[in-house]
Amino acid sequence: MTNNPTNLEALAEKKVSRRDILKTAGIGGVGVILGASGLGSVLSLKESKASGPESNHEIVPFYGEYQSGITTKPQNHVYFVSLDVTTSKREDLSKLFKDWTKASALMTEGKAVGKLSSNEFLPPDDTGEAAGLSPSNLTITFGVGPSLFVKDNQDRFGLKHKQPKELVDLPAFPLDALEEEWTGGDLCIQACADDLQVAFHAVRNLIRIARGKATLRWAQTGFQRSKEADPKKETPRNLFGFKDGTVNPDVDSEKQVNEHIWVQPGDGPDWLVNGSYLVVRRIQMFIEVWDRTNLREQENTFGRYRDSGAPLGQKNEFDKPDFNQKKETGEEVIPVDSHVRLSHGDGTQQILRRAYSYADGMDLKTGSFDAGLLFLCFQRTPSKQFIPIQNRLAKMDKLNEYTSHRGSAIFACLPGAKQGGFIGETLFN
Ligand SMILES: C=CC1=C(C)c2cc3[nH]c(cc4nc(cc5[nH]c(cc1n2)c(C)c5CCC(=O)O)C(CCC(=O)O)=C4C)c(C)c3C=C
Ligand SMILES: [Fe+2]
Repeated sequence: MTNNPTNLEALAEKKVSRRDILKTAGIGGVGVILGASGLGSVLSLKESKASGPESNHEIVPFYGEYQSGITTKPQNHVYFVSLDVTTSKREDLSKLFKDWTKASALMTEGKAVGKLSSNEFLPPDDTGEAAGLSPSNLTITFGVGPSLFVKDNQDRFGLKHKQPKELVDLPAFPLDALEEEWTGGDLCIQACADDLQVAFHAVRNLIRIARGKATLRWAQTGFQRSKEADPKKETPRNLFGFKDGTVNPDVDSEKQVNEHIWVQPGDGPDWLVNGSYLVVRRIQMFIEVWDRTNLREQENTFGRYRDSGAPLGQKNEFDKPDFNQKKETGEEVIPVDSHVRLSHGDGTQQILRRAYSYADGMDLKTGSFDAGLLFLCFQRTPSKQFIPIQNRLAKMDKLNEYTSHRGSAIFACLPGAKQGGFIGETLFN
């Protein structure tokens, strides 16, 4: 097989592992091949789809029409940060995004952000803890929050006229127990990887690059069972022991991603076309209370069986729920206050859920675990997707007895960048 354009595009369309590249080119040294064959630029043309990583060592292309980390198949770990911008200069902001873009492209290829050890009289460019580690499917996704546009009635960067109508603080929902320390932010970075050290390294270096321009506001790590621990690659289970992530838009369907995930021309300002809105909720789960709850009650809470993940009344995980099915007593088989019935609604509002569990030691106020779900979801129009769904859930979801929403934020995730361009180009230029 030679490196003709068709083969290269086929590779770019698939996920490309280092081993694939080496096999295809028949020579050693990824850097050499990327440079010599032009594969790097082919990779940059298309964002990888969800079709799954075969190994944990692959490269997810950073450049593309869309940012990676949205329709990318979820990796084992997330390191999520929200930032406050401290500079008041717009040029600083666009410079920051240019520097972030270059650094991110390098790190997603498993490379350092600069020379590892060059001048003994200066701190090294790269912090070093990812040296020798594989790219681990690292994705880095950037978003901008409503407060970047207007804060305390100030048009901070002359961007007010570019603020999308959809990019406003979420309404207060019944039962919200939000804490300032987990809420809001001018910018966000979602780094996902199959290795936590790789994800942390990425965020750490980006924060370092932001020195003098932006600072950390809040940070949250998250995990799923690792792919190595689950050879059957089943739907991951959340900390309540239920399969979580069964029903989601099909990210391999162009129709579905355009309908539910990517911002389309005419939806709002042009700069966000091919971007997506991210809603983040830090939801504490009272796992000790749950563990004292009987199985029937647990299953009625979700409206699904714990073991199989099937909707109540059905056999298999991916069977369609029958919301009209009744018991002999006349009661609904899938209870009216169950999580799946309420979140499903009439089925027209769909969001791409990409949630991770978190376990942050203990809640000092109660002595219980501070554990739960870092709920991350992407969508085209929050006012027609997350907000109505969450309104229904907040009113009467049985799950509310076992959870508490402690943090919240909304961001517009920028469109992807071409090689030579930068993330945020459409907004800042
Ligand atoms: C507003 C959106 C949602 C929040 C907040 C939310 C919190 C939350 N969910 C679970 C566990 C499960 N959720 C499941 C399904 C499901 N959840 C939402 C939305 C929110 N969940 C949607 C849109 C759906 C799919 C509905 C459908 O059409 O069927 C499930 C069932 C399995 C699955 O499909 O993934 C579980 C389990 C927790 C634990 C939680 C907060 C801590
Ligand atoms: Fe849910």
